Amino acid sequence: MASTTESFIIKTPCSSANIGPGFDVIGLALSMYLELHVTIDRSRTTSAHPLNCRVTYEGEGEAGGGISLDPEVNLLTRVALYVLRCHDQRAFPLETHVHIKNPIPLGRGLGSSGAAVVAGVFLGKEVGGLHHLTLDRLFDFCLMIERHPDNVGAALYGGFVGTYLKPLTPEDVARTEIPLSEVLPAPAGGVDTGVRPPEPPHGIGHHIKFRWAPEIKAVAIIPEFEVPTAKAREVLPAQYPRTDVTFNLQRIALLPVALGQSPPDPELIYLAMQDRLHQPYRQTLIPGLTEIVESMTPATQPGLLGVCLSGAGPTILALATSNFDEIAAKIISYFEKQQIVCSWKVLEPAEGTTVTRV
Ligand SMILES: Nc1ncnc2c1ncn2[C@@H]1O[C@H](COP(=O)(O)OP(=O)(O)O)[C@@H](O)[C@H]1O
Ligand SMILES: N[C@@H](CCOP(=O)(O)O)C(=O)O
Repeated sequence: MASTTESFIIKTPCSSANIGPGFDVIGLALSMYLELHVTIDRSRTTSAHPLNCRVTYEGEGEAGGGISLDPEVNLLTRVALYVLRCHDQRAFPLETHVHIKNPIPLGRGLGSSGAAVVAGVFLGKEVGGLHHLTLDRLFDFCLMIERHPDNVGAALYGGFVGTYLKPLTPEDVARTEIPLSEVLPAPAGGVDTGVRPPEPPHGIGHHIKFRWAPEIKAVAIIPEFEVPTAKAREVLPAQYPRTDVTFNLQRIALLPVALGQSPPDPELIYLAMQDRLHQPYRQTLIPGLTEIVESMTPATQPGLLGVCLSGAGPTILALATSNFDEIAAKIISYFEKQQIVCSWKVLEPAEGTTVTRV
C-alpha cells in the first residue's frame, strides 16, 4: 500500500555577499546550512494548525529571538505561501510539519534571511508539487522578496557567483502591485483574500559562476550584536563621488580573477577586496570596522589574503590560506577594544540548495 506520509529535507547554505567591492553583485555560498525537515501526512483530514502547517524551530534565536511559529508570519513559510498562492493553492497540504534547524546567526551578514527566502521558495515548490518551477524561476520569486540578488543567488545556485538583474520591461514596471521595496508586504501577497498575489516578472535575476581557488578558506568573525540589513542599507548615500565608483569598478574587475587563481596571489587579492561604496558608511554601525579593514594586510598577517565586511555586517570575513586562529584572534582583539564579544568559524565554499527525500 502506498505510504500516506511524505518526508524530505531542504538544505540551504549561508552566504557572504559583496566580498568587498561587489556590493549587491557578488555572493559566496558557505558551509553552514539552514535545514528544513518537512513531513506531509496526507492521511489527515483536518488540522489543528493555521493553514494546515505546524512550524517548529531550533537554533539561532530560538530563545527570545523573535522567530514566529505562525506560518503566515514566519519569513520562511510566508515565502512558501507566496509561491503557493501564485499557483492558486491557498494553504499548505493537510497536514504539513516544517521543522526548521537554523545554525545561521540572525542579522549578522551571513545571509540568514537570504537562506530563509531560498528555502521558503523551495518549500512552496515541493509541498505544492510545482515541479515545473526551474531554479531560474525560483530566483525570480526570491527577488520579489530580497531585492538584492547577491546573497539569494549564492544560497540558491551555490559557489562563488556574480549576479545581475535584467531591467524590467515597461509593462512590468507599470505593474504597481509589484513591491519594489526590500520585502513583500506582510503577510506575503497581502492578507489572504483569495486573490492571487502578484507573480514575479520572468527572468529578473541572472548569475554567473566564478572559479574559487581550493586553497582559499573563509574565516568568519561573528560579533554578538545584530545589524538588520535594512538598517545597514539606510546609512548608504543615494549618490557617490565618481572617484569612489571608479575605485570599486577597478577592483570588481580584478576580484573574480584574483580569487580563482591557484596558487592565490595575496597582494592582488588584498587590493581586489577593497571597497568605497558600503564599508566606509557602515563603520557607523560597526565599531572597529575601518581599523580592521585598514590594518590587517598579508604583509602583517601571514596566511591572510584579504578582509572585508560580510554582507551588511557586522561579521568580518577574512580570506586566508593558513594561520586561521591567529587571524581570527587579531580581529577579535579589535572588537574587544569596543567591549564586543565574538565567535568565529572557518567556512568553505558550499553547493547550492538541495532537496533530499527521506
Ligand atoms: N530561518 C529563519 N526562519 C525565519 N526567519 C528568519 C530565518 N532566518 C532569518 N530570518 C529573519 O531574517 C532576519 C534577519 O535578516 P537580515 O536583517 O537581512 O540579516 P541577515 O544578514 O542575517 O540576513 C531575522 O531577524 C528573521 O526575522
Ligand atoms: N548586498 C547586500 C547584502 C546583504 O547581505 P546580508 O547577508 O547582510 O543580508 C548589502 O550589502 O546590503
